[in-house]
Amino acid sequence: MESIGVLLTSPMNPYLEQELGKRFKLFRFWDFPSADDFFREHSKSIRAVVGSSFIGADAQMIEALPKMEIVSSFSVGLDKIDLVRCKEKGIRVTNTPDVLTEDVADLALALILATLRRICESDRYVRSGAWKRGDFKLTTKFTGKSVGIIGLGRIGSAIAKRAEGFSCPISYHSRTEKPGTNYKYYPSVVELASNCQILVVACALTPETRHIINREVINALGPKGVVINIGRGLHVDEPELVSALVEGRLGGAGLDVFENEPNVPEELLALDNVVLLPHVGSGTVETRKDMADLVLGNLEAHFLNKPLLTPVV
Ligand SMILES: O=CC(=O)O
Repeated sequence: MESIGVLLTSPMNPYLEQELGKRFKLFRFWDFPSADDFFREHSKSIRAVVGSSFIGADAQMIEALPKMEIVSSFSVGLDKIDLVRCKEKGIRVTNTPDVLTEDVADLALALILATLRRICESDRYVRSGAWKRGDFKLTTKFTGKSVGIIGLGRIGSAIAKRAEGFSCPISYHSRTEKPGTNYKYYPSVVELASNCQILVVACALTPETRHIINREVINALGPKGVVINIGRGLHVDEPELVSALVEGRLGGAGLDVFENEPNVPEELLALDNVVLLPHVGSGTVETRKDMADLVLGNLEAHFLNKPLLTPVV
C-alpha cells in the first residue's frame, strides 16, 4: 500500500501520522503554502483523505481530488464532510464512534461539576493567594439537579447514565422518542429547557441542529440554568449565549466547543460563571490511540476490499 496517496488535512495525532507514513504515501496538507498549491501539484495522487473535526473534506476538496475513494475521519462528528457529495461520487466515509463515547461523557460531567462548583475559579483563588484573606464563596450543588440532554445517542446516553449516578432526574429532546428509556421526552427544546436546570448539548451538528440553543431556549432555561456544550460550537447561537451570560439571564456555561475555534469570544474570558475548554472531549492518550487505530483499520479494509469497520457512507 506504500504507493497509495493519503492526504492528512491537519496535524491530529503523532501516532496516527507515524503509522500513516509507514503504510501509505503520506501528504501533509499544512506542508503546502495553500490548498491550491497542493491541488495543483498532487490532485491526481490522492486516493484517501484523513480529516478531523477541524478540517474534513468539503465540496472544494472533493472536486479537487478526482481520485479520492475514501474519507476516513479522525472524529465521530461528520459536519466537516460534504456527505451528500461523497454519496453522489461513490466516495466512502468512515468515522470513529464508540471508542470516544466514555471520554466525551466523562468530560461533560466534569464540565457540569466544574461550572456548578466553580472548580476553576476556586483553583485560581488558591493560586492567587486570595484564600489567605478569606474563604471562597459558596457554590451550587449538583446532586439531584434535573439534567436535560439534547441528543440521546451514544454520547447522550452515556452522559445520562453518569448523571443518574448523581441522582439527577433526566429528560431529553431528540428528533423522535427513544423506546426503552425511562427518561422524560420533550418534542420541543424550549419545553426541555423550561423543565431542567442543566441543559447538555450532545447531538450531531446538522442544518436542523445549528443554533439549537437560541435566545428562546436560553430564556426558558433562565438565570439559574446552565448550558453544557460538548457538541459543536455552531449548536449554540454564541452572541446570544454571551449576552445572556453577561446580562445574568443565564446562570453559567461549560463549553468545550466554540463557533470559531480556536477563537473564543473576549467577553467569556472575563466571566467566572463559565468554564472554557479547548475542544478536548476525546483528548486522552488512550482514546486518541483507539481513534487512530480505527482510521488505519478503515483505510486498510478499504484498500484490501474488505468490509469497512465503521462505515457512514
Ligand atoms: O469533536 C470531536 C469528534 O467529532 O470526534
